[in-house]
Amino acid sequence: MTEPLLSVREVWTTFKAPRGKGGRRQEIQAVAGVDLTVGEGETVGLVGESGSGKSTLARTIVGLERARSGTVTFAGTDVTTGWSRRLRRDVQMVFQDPRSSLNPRMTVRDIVAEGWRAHPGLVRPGGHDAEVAHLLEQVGVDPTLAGRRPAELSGGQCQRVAIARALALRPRLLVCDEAVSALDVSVQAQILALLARLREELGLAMLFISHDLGVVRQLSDRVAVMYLGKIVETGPAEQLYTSPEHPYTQALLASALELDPDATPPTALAAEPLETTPSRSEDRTDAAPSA
Ligand SMILES: Nc1ncnc2c1ncn2[C@@H]1O[C@H](COP(=O)(O)OP(=O)(O)OP(=O)(O)O)[C@@H](O)[C@H]1O
Repeated sequence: MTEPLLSVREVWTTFKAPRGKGGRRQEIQAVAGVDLTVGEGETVGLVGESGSGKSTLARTIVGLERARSGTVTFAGTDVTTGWSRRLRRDVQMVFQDPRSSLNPRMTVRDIVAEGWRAHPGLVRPGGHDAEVAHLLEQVGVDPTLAGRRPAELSGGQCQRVAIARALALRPRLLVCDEAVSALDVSVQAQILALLARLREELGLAMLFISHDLGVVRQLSDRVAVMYLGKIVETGPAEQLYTSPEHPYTQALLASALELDPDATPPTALAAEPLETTPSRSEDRTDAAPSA
């Protein structure tokens, strides 16, 4: 059997809790002995309610938090205590709030190209602007917007720019942490369709984190359910949604349906309406005023 691209084994990540009444400091076990794999080109969804440890696990994988124990292996290399510059480029993150994850003072062009400063070999000499335009087209942003700043774009456009910035480094794995949660529902569908298309075109693997079960189902080959720092169930997406085994998964699915009784989570992705121009519906529903 081939090695998975990403392999997480028995990983624990803990934080010091604030001092309690007796002045004793307890530990928060945010990630408590997690095993997880993501294969080359595979999309693994990670679901769980707020506080279950999803973000901490993602941050531990990419090295933003230090695991107390366990191992993280990427492409056969142990990266638990640090990533080489070369491997680091292979894993990119897309965060929840597209506005705050982009530098408000930078133009779209500079944001997308930022990573090339550390990896100049990724872009042909003199090919910089053409490559930025290509990346913007790839994520459905009109390249004529390259001179704008984040405040002059809609939330959906900002998230597309954040995805273009990640793609500029030609990653093999994209870690999306609540990447569509801050967006209007119609824009969510567009970004999900974009991610699905990019995955097909580029053979990208994804770790797709969300508290929203419907969203995770749309994109994932496999789904892992996290509860109190542990993965309580993992399985192929359809199987997990139609016959969940763990009581927590069952409760999570039941409460999602209770919140929206008419919603059977969609199984097909909405068509991606726009390829190269900013979306009118984004402009209507999600636009920020021009600065
Ligand atoms: N830097 C930190 N210091 C102390 N505790 C933290 C820190 N980061 C996270 N935690 C705690 O770790 C636990 C897991 O948090 P985490 O953010 O990973 O969960 P989550 O499932 O991603 O939830 P959410 O979607 O709300 O962010 C929570 O109890 C949280 O309060």
